Amino acid sequence: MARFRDLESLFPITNISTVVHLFRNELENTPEPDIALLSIVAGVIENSLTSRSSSALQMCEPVEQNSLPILQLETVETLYHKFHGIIKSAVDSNKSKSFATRELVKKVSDVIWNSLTRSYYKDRAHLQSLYSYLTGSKLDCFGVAFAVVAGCQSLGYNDVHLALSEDHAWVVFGENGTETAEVTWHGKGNEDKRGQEIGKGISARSWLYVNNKPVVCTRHMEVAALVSAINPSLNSTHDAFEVSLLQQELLWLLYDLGHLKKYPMAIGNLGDLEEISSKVGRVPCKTLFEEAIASARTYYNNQHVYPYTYQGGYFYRNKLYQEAFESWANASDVIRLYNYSRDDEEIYKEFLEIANELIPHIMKVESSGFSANTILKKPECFANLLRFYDGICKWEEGSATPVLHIGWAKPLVNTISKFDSDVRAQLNIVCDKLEDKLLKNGGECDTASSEKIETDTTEAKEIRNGKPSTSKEEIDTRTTSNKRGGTS
Ligand SMILES: CC1(C)CN=C(N2CCN(c3ncnc4sc(CCF)cc34)CC2)S1
Repeated sequence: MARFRDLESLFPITNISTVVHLFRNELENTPEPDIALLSIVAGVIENSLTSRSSSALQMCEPVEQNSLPILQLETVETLYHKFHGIIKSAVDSNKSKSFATRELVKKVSDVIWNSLTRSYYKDRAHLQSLYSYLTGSKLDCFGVAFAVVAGCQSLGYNDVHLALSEDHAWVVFGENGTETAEVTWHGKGNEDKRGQEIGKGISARSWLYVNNKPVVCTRHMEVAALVSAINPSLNSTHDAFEVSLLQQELLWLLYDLGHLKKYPMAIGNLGDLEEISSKVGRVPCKTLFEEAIASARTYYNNQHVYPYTYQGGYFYRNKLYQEAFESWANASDVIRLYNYSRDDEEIYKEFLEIANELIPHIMKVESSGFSANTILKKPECFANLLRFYDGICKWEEGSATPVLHIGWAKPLVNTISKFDSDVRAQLNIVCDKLEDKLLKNGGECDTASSEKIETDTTEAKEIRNGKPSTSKEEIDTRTTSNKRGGTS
């Protein structure tokens, strides 16, 4: 294949900068990047550096002086032709239509699906790339969706693209790119919905489908997705340094080419890598977390939670607890708009960890008496704590599945009691029922409840704890800057 002839000059690959060069060449000098090729290259390198198995090492003989084991062109070529062969043989070759059909997409999904190992631990690391599929017949949930898109590209259907929520992946296709189809499974013990359209039922209101605001990838953003999915972990405590360095370099390449603009999670991933080991001359990780939030607010109507939990995690790790409370309250302002469903376990675990592990840890540290500028005396922090919990309560309201249980209450009571009573007394809680109701029901509101809410709101009952406070500290839990998920 001609493609490989012009790649010959780059091989054998022995260092990270040559891999970056190969990716740059695919991203800038081809009609469209070949995502199967790039997934195989990234997969071979990742697996040779993170697995102890000799087979992966046979793929590339390690040499002392280089940071990467040698990667031969024929290794990549063999795997590439194997993938092409699997797809081609299973789908009748004559590509009659210029756009994919649901049947075609389902057929490619079936080919991948039916060629996977019968049963394996689906959440294992390093199951996301075509290398894993071609050498181990194993893929994780994301990997199946990615392989379907790569399969369609290899058949010449350039309208099939990857659509990503914060915890699921599917495809869009057709003349206007507006057809959608499930192509992989989600979660444990759920019947897969492959072939079906996305989120028509109540699942449409679940966080899993981000209120129909998924990241719809271009070919270049699919490269960003495969790079984001690179997993440097060697084991539960260590990362393979060269793999995370390669991932960081490739994410900066994609960032500079503008392919992360509409991909908040990829910007967040880059922020995490920069926090660990920052590159000279690059924006600080704090800025990247802010850019991820700005991207979600600009392109996805602020319906994504993770940009705020990326930022909150950063503040927490760096002991910036007041800022962390603000980020987590902003994350909660997003989740309040959804109905909790059984498919939302991942984000449930995220909020549970913040409420029952991270915040209690902050309380312990702050009430140990050694913090000079303790947040326990800051009404803003107390207000953001309440906004955080209020969002979770709102999330539960109107959902078929409950969110909160007694396990949440103990840490909450414990946390609230740590704030000084005079701090708590300074809070001015303004009820904002109508907006919530409208936002949650996509703008509709049945007349009865809107009348009811109308009266409540017009009376604008201001609940002041105890005496009306006139202190300058009096703050409104809905300060204009962070109404509905703004950042401070
Ligand atoms: C703040 C956090 C807990 C840190 N890492 C997080 N993630 C790690 C990276 N993640 C991702 N990063 C890039 N792209 C994607 S697409 C997708 C849904 C399955 F296809 C997940 C995901 C998921 C979220 S969120």
